[in-house]
Amino acid sequence: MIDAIATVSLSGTLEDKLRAAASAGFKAVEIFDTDFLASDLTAHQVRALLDELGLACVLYQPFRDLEGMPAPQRMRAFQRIEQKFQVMQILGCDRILLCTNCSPLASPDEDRIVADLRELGDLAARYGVIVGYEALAWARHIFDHRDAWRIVEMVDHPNIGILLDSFHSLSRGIPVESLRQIDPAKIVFVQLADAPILSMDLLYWSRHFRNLPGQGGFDLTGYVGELFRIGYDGPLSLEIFNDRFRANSAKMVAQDGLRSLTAIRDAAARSIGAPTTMPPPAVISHVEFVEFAVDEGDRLGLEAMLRSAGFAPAGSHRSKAVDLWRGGAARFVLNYEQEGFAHAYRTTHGTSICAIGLAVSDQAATVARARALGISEHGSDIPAMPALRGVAGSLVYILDAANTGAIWDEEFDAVDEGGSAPDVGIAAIDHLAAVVHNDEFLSWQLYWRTLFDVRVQLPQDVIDPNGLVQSQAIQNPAGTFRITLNSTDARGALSARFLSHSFGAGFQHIALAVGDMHAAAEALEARGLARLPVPENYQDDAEMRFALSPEESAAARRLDIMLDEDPEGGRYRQLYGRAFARTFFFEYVERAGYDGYGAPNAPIRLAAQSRFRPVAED
Ligand SMILES: O=C(O)c1ccc(O)c(O)c1
Ligand SMILES: [Mg+2]
Repeated sequence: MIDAIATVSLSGTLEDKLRAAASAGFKAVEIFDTDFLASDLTAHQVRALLDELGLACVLYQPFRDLEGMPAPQRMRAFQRIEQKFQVMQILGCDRILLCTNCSPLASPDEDRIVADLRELGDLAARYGVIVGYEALAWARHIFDHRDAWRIVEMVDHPNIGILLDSFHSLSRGIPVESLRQIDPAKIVFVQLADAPILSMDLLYWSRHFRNLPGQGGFDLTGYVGELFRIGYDGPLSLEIFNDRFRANSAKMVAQDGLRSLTAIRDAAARSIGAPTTMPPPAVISHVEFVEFAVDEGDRLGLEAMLRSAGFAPAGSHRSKAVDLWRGGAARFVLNYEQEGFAHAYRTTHGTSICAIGLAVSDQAATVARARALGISEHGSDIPAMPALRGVAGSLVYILDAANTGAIWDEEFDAVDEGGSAPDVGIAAIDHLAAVVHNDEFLSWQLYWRTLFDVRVQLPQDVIDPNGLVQSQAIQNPAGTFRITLNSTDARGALSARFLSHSFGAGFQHIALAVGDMHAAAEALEARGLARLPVPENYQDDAEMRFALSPEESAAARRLDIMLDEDPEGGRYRQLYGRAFARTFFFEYVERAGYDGYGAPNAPIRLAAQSRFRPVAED
């Protein structure tokens, strides 16, 4: 069982790439031809570095445009590949990738292709090399792994096998069951890449948008499951051409790479009922609480905002400067401590959300899976509530869903200050929206998608008046846990302003579920919540679009309620509060058979929020 990563997946020089792979824990790499050609290290020096780092070079790649070429080009290709074999001998590498021919000069004559590959096999045998023939999705004639396999069978040479790459197979929608036709002993190597589902030229899609298994939309579990089913137990290697990865920290991508391979091996084994080595993806019940690190100077302002938002004090910690506030079923923990984690977080980010508490169905298994995925733990003062590192240094506390009440009873003295303000009817925390750095957008997706049993919705492009924001929703199958991850390149967009204002990524917005939006909005009005105003233009349109009665439309206008509807008639009503100290804000949502997040309304909301942007920032 070898996990490998191609140097093309990582940023930096060849040496940077190899060091990053080794430091993440990889034992094997594919060396990309251009990375070697661009390096000023000799083959002997690269070999010495590989040995020093404990890395094996398990594939040299790619070699292009060899088979079916006219005479002069054919001869040059054979001479050139022989020189590669000599380099590979020094590198200690015995496998090379040959891409199916993309040249306009390539002949479609399969007899010639087969003859060339046989001759190549003889040459490779002299150097002890095995050639893996990889069907590129955009190749001239052989662009389907089924055709590459047919050719390899015809070639029937011990030094010529097939090389599979999930991108080329899945981007063309080739059924994974076709892998069953392949003799696993003839699979030289397997490269894995996921990708977002895009309608795009195959070459451009492949060279710029590939990502790690668990970051895109392909069924990698099905693909690797089929390989395991036919008995393939050779290397799984990440070959990720991605514009962001080229600019990112090589160390982060390599670490995420290892995590993604661990998770995909686990998922694939599970999918075919084979034994696994770690607990299954953790089942989340709900968000039990959100913790705010609060600066003492913000106390009065925050408390006033929380009261207007439907919350009231409900508990006082027995030994710490920590308060519990409740709004219906939603719990907020306000941490004023002058030491410890929340204090450190506040020192960097100011008053902000520093942690969330997740209720899961199997706490011990969740922590064990996190460990297996290399997710670091953070010491927790409360043994019943272990903590994992989350987005940008925030924490994710893991609670036992069957026993969450015990924490509140043991740690807090109850306070009953419900008061006489009308109840907003908050039924749950519906979702949390995090803003993350562009560089880390895929990394945080991987974190949530590998540790937990969650699904993703199609990524959304959200229009902020000052730029485009990419948003990815992640939710559990029951819809009782939902987060969105948001990132942008646009410096003036709200999420970018959040990043610079609060010195880093974090949760920016909490959506609270209510059963009846009109009743909730009336209660919030009575409590004096500062709402985000919704333009009349929007309401004029909504009245027609959703066939609102005059009463409904009047209420939506008066109470700043927005609406969305899905094709099945599911309805979403939403209302936004103004931000606290430009850092976080609340949303109230009513879902009636609706599974989305009101994406069509996001530009209206972002435009309204940008009208409150301080003049100094313009
Ligand atoms: O984009 C390419 O040319 C290319 C090269 C080598 C590969 O293994 C591959 O999958 C694509
Ligand atoms: Mg490939």
